[in-house]
Parts: sequence; structure tokens; C-alpha cells
Amino acid sequence: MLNVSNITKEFKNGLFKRTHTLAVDNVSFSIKAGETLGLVGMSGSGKSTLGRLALKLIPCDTGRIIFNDVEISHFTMKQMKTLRKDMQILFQNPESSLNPRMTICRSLEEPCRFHDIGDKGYLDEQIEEQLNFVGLGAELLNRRPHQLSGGQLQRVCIARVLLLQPKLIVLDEPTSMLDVSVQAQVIEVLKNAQKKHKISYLFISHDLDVIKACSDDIAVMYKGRIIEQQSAEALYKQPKEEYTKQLLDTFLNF
Ligand SMILES: Nc1ncnc2c1ncn2[C@@H]1O[C@H](COP(=O)(O)OP(=O)(O)OP(=O)(O)O)[C@@H](O)[C@H]1O
Repeated sequence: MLNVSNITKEFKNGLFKRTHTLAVDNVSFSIKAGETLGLVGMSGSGKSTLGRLALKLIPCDTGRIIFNDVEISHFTMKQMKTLRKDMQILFQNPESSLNPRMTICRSLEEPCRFHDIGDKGYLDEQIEEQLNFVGLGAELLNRRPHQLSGGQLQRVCIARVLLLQPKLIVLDEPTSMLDVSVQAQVIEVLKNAQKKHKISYLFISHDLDVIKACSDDIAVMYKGRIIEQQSAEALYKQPKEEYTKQLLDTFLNF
């Protein structure tokens, strides 16, 4: 579904753009249809930047991105518009993902209207179905975001993404702002959605338990590079790199 090879991203900031940060350094990975690649690493290792590059939300300096057998590396933003609904992202903070002035119903409708998905009748039906799927009821539709809990808001965000029927979703710490009890429910919803629609996930998280529970393969990032990638089971049993061992130890002893 997604094949990324040798992508690099350097940010240039500061006076006269003299401060350079090599956020992603020659990274390659691929994700099959319906599978999850977990991405772990310390803060600042480049995980979120890599997720945004993979979706072409920001341009890469070098490298190739092939999505669903189409090379999109050189696609313009206009060309990307047709693919946007297939490639979605779910952020960690659902509150800032939703417009506080819009009702939940409007927030769910908006992206579908933008992508021209169905008429009003079809949309109403789909919204109800997706809300149901994520475990919410239609009584929330006329509320505004501040009238929902964090877990409910993240479910709304998941429903909103699912309405577009994406093929790939970058999950950028989707449960890190939620209570532990709610985390498990949200993960269950994401797993069910993947099973039902064969969606591919790039799952970014600090939480190694969450990553282990969700991923087929796991990639470890360190200073902008993927230093190790293995099946989830193998990585936990026999990490190859010293850094991965330290990461696992730190997490287990936390
Ligand atoms: N827009 C930007 N301009 C300049 N530097 C940036 C920008 N975005 C990210 N960076 C830098 O790139 C590096 C990687 O950042 P990134 O957010 O991708 O890391 P991360 O692994 O996702 O971190 P975290 O887990 O804390 O979210 C960091 O040094 C960060 O400061």
C-alpha cells in the first residue's frame, strides 16, 4: 500500500535559515494493505515528521513515495487533493482536531462535502453507521466538542476519518491524551476498523505496550533514522540494536 524509499527532510530555521535540523535521514519502509507498522523512538527522533512526509503533508527533500502503486513523490498539492481522502491522519489531541464552534454533526459532514462524498441522505446514513461503529450514539450529533469527553472526541475523530473510507491512516499518538481505560477501547475500535476495511496504519507511539498490541512490524527511530525494523514479536524477543534494548528496558522499568 505504501512504499517509502530513502526520504530525507531537513528543516532550516532561524536568522537567514542558518539552523539546520536533519529530522528524517534517508529512511525507507513499506506497509502492506491491512497491516500496521508501529513507529517508536524517543521524543525528537523524527516520528511525526516521517508520518507527515509519508502523507505528503510536507514535502521531502529527497526520496520516493509510492502509494497504492502510484509514485506520488512529485505530485503537486492539487494532484494530491484527489488522493487526500485515501491518506488520512489522526492526531493525539482530538480537541484541537475539531472546530469548537461546529456541532459534531457539522464536523463529520465537512470533510465528506469537501471530497464530494454522497448526497445528504447517504451522508446521514453513513454518519449514523460510523458513529455506531465507534460506539457513540446519534444524541451527540447536536453537541459541540466541549460537551464531550476526551475519549468520545477521539471516537468522533475516528468516525470522521472512517467516513472518507481511507486506505492508509497515520495514527500519531492517538491514545496518548486519554485515560488508560479509554485507551484500550479506542485501540479496539481502530483494530476493528482495520479488520473491516483492510486499512493500513502507520502507528506512532511512545507507548511500547500499545505498539506491541497493534503492530505487525515495528520500526525504531533514532536521530532521524530507522535503526531497526522487525516483526513485533521478534523485536520484543530479540532486539538487534543496543538502543532498542535500552528503549525496551526503560519502558519496562518505568
Ligand atoms: N517545522 C519544523 N521546523 C523546524 N524543526 C522541526 C520542525 N518540525 C520538527 N522539527 C524538528 O525535527 C526533529 C524531529 O521532530 P518530530 O516532531 O518529528 O519528532 P518526534 O519523534 O515526533 O517527537 P515527539 O515524540 O516528541 O512528538 C526535532 O528536532 C524537531 O525539533
